[in-house]
Amino acid sequence: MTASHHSPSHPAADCPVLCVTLNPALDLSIGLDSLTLGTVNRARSHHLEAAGKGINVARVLATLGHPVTLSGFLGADNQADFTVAFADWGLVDAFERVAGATRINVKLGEASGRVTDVNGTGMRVDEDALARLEARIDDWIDCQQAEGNLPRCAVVIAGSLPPGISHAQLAALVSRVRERHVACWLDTSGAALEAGLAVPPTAVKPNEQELALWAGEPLDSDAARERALRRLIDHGIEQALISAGPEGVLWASPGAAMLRARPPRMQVVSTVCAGDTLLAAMLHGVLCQPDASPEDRKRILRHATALSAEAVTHPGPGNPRATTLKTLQQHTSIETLASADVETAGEPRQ
Ligand SMILES: O=P(O)(O)OC[C@H]1O[C@](O)(CO)[C@@H](O)[C@@H]1O
Repeated sequence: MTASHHSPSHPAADCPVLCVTLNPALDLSIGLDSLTLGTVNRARSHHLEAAGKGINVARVLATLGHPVTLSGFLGADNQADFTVAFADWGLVDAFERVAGATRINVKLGEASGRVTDVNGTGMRVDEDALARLEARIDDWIDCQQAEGNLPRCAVVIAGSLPPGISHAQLAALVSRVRERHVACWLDTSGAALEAGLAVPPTAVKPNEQELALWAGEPLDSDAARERALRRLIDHGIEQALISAGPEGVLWASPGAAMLRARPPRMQVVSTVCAGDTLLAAMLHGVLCQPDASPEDRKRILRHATALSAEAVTHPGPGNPRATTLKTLQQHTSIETLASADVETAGEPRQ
């Protein structure tokens, strides 16, 4: 194998990303021995951090070396909790400010690794704020075009919709990006995902439950999952991912073999940011290696799956600089589904 097989065609520094979080949150992570409903529970630890799907994705991408801009809607009343973190994480803040305080999402994590999420609704966003956000997205794309960064850049739209933003308006944001021939990676759920999928976006990463609604059948077997992925590809999606927790990740793209990655068994501390980490690392791989060979594709998926496994060992998104990442990659197996060709890096075949 030549060295060029390993080196990405574009350094991450040349692949800027705009991460749009329409409904960000402060994540209040509370550690408990175990949670008992209807009684007074005593916390072992607590931690408050700027979060929301697009922000978590942005943190991982920035650590991987991408220039990252954030946008979406941020409450003016508690913005300092976010702006201090953005500066620390090296993220450019292009959030639209709206009246009120950004929601707090509570994550109750038990010693067993089980997490109970209580997510807030979010601030109401009006038409004017949406129009200002659209202008910010247009400006970012204009700037990438002027700097010659197309098509090596992408827009991520991730998370739930705040009150006041409809599914149709989300779909219009996806179209707006696609009309400019910029990649749009969409990560949302329920009716918003269905509306966004109709456009279609460039890439999606639903879990099995989220995609089941669109697929119209439960995705509880490999055959059903593969059918759903093929339908996404036929529908015009270029990167279709299904994340199935410890069962691993499935990845399909037009004209490429469908792959499945299985992470090693992990001691889980918090699964909260595993999906955001997976999306970020996959986007990193695809942006930096647009002409990936079959072997490159396996490496991209292995890295993203291992990083998302790393993410479950602590609260917050995965750390691309973690010293454990190399071993996690060695213990992540990659299977080519079409030809049932199973291969595990670093471990002899049985
Ligand atoms: O926008 P949603 O769907 O409520 O999800 C927000 C939650 O998802 C996460 O980004 C994890 O994926 C949390 O940080 C956040 O609390």
